[in-house]
Amino acid sequence: MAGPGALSAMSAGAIEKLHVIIAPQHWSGATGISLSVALYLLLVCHFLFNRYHKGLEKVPGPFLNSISTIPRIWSVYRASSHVDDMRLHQKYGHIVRVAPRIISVSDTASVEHLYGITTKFVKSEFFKLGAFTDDKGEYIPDPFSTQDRHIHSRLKRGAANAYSLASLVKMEPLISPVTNRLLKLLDRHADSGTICDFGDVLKNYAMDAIFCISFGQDMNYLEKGDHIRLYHVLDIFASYMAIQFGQIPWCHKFLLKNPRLAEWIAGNDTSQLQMMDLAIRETEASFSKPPSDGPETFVQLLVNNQRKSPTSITIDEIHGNALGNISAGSDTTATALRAVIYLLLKNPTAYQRLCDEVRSNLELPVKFKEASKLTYLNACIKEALRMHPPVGMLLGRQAPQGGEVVNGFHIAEGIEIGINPMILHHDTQVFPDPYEYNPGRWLKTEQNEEHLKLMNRCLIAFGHGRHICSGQHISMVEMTNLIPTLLIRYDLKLANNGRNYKFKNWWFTTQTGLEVLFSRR
Ligand code: HEM
Repeated sequence: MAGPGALSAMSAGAIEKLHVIIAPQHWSGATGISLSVALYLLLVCHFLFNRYHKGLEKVPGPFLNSISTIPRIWSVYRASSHVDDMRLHQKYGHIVRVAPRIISVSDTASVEHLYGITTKFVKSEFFKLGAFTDDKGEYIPDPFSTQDRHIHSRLKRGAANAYSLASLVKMEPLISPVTNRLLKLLDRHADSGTICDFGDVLKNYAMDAIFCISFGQDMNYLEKGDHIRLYHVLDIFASYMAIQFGQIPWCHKFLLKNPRLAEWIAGNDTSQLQMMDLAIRETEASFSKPPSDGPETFVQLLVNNQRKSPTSITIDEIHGNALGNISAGSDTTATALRAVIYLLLKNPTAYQRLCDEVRSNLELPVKFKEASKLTYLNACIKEALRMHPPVGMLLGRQAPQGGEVVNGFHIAEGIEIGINPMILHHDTQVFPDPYEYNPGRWLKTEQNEEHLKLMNRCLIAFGHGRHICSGQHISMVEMTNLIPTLLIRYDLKLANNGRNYKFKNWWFTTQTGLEVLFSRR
């Protein structure tokens, strides 16, 4: 067998032969030139194919973006593609070709066209990465990842009552133990005068809360941190979804689709298995449990639906929905909560006005039913979702069979097109002075009724229409409950002389550096 010593034993002639085989300088000059020309021509053909693909050359945009995906990948990789895209929209107008096969739109009329209930556009391939598989590797359909309209409608119908506001208001007591644990933790910071990394705390709070709503029990992230390494998986997933899968989907089969590579990247991670195990156990327990007097969990409601109509939702789909809650509903809610708190603490007048409203109208423990009536609280939540939507890249759709005209341009079948909430939310026609934090813009007056309707239509932090976020009421109940709770119990101040927080935009606009000082009132 040839080992490392074998090379030294090779004859000088054999080495010379090997050298001839691998060394390019031994190619004849003519072969080298032909190869270079062929490569060059191939590249030119590729660029031309991209540029003129399906007649997209008429859609305005930078030349480089129309011939190659590289500028787009670079922009997304730097985690601030919304800034680049905003500049492109300012230069080219409401419709821009941001990559050879990706179109960004920013006009208000396209909201209904692309996302309305009767839209012909379907979700782009991008969402497929969010899919869960069972232990045999079979796809478990869930509303987030499926591109099939019939499956999507059935899944939405099968879980509609569990996601309804009425059910979630009943589930509110399920998150009380989590809120109490959070308050104990914040009391410790208040009593010791230490700075709290509130961004991290909110992430753990949102994780425990969504577990409690879904399963009636949580993993105690607030006290134990990321002990099942779920964040590790979700973080890999977020950047991969935005960069590799989102911009160069064909790479997927060589990357995370390869189970060995996926296993290597995720390390010895058991968080998915632990979550699946919990979902299976809770579903089974819900089948055997008699209905209790306490609030029903999300899984229990779905199990009841299955009992009443076995074809409405399968057991696997119950698991898919419950697991989807964890991945779609923890970081997004935490991001929204961070934005609400940060913007308030940066704007003392708004902070004081909200404190006055909640302190004179509510008492602990806060109930969603009362808190949701407070107009300034609602306005502060909407303004934070407008300025810092937790999803900050295109809500991608695929043009339907035969293509479709959008904003005066024919978009060929299969081309990805979408609106970025971050960009629409900064449209000066809809939101004058869009970079100003102004919760008051959401308050109703006699003069602004029509304009408010337009603003509400263009607030797409939760999406719009057919695929509007299933969990929006879960997040709204959590936010509407927690923010007044904090303001009633504490005075809050940004630490480090009000240092700004930072955020990365890899589809999810996750912030870091929200450091807060709490003092008891
Ligand atoms: C502030 C918090 C949240 C924000 C900003 C948010 C944002 C979004 C957005 C923008 C979409 C639409 C994607 C599209 O149209 O392409 C979406 C869809 C979805 N979200 Fe959320 N989300 C939040 C919380 C949650 C929670 C708590 C859950 C579940 C517990 C959840 C579950 C889902 C699901 C299942 C979908 C897919 C809906 C469909 O396609 O029909 N989200 N979310």
